[in-house]
Amino acid sequence: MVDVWQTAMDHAVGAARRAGQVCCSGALIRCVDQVVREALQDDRKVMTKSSSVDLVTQTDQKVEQLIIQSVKEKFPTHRFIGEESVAAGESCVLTDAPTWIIDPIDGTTNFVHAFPFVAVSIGFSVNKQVEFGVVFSCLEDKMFTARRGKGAFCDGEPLQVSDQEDIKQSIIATEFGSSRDPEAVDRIFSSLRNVLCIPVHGVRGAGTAAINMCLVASGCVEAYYEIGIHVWDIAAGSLIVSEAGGVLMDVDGKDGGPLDLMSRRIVAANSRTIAERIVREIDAFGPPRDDEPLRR
Ligand SMILES: O=P(O)(O)OC[C@@]1(O)O[C@H](CO)[C@@H](O)[C@@H]1O
Ligand SMILES: [Mg+2]
Ligand SMILES: [Mg+2]
Repeated sequence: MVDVWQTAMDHAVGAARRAGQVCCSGALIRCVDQVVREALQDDRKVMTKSSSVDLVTQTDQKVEQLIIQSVKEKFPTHRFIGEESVAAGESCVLTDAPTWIIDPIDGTTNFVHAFPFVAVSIGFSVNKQVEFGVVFSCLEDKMFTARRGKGAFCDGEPLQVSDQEDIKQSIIATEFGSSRDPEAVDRIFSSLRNVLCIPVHGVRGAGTAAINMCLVASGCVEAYYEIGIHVWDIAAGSLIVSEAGGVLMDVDGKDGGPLDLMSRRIVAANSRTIAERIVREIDAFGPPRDDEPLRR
């Protein structure tokens, strides 16, 4: 059978690597060279989006344009949902058309502070189903890939989630999000307290949803959950987790319900048992959906 999307996936891998080189040369410069750091002051101008802690840089915008232009040249009829294009007013609706879902830098706050976990995330969906996902963790120089039905890989090596079924023997990844509204922070902390006090071995967060999900797929943590993420944070990572043998769900009711890429809520875990336990422990609030027209 003809593998229709393989050319698109090969293009995504190349684009992610090139994009990663653009962000990571910047990030490494920030780590190592104070003089260059000052010289690049303008280029590193940090702007804000939905809140004073939702950061964006010119590199985010430049990298997104770089990826979109290169895809357009090769696949002129395909559509895009890109984080920075949506921030600039483009619509964020997932249709049945072939759609590239792009987070040019997942972990911009890390990038700005030279905290060394930054990823380029490219998901590709057709009929609202993710066909492939590419996450390039550029400072680690690790290329995570998955094709639907064909497994998940890191630099070509197959990935498999952890086989730990006991949440008390587990590490759970999560994040604090970018809202500093005290009520929202209380809800996040109350969920975190419940998870921590199960008790689990530990709670971690890389500062990027895409890398957190690759950590689940690699078996380094048993689960990742977060409320407040966006479709571009999770499109690629969600396929990498499921193709590594993991499960994905929303946070509704007792069993979470099926993952909805636009709902801004996710539990990604090595097993249904651990995922459902997390769903029972967390406060399932619902931020405005990504495809809600009036969310900005
Ligand atoms: O804006 P960015 O950097 O693309 O992404 C936002 C993000 O890094 O923030 C969350 C932390 O709350 C992560 O889970 C998510 O991936
Ligand atoms: Mg992101
Ligand atoms: Mg981003």
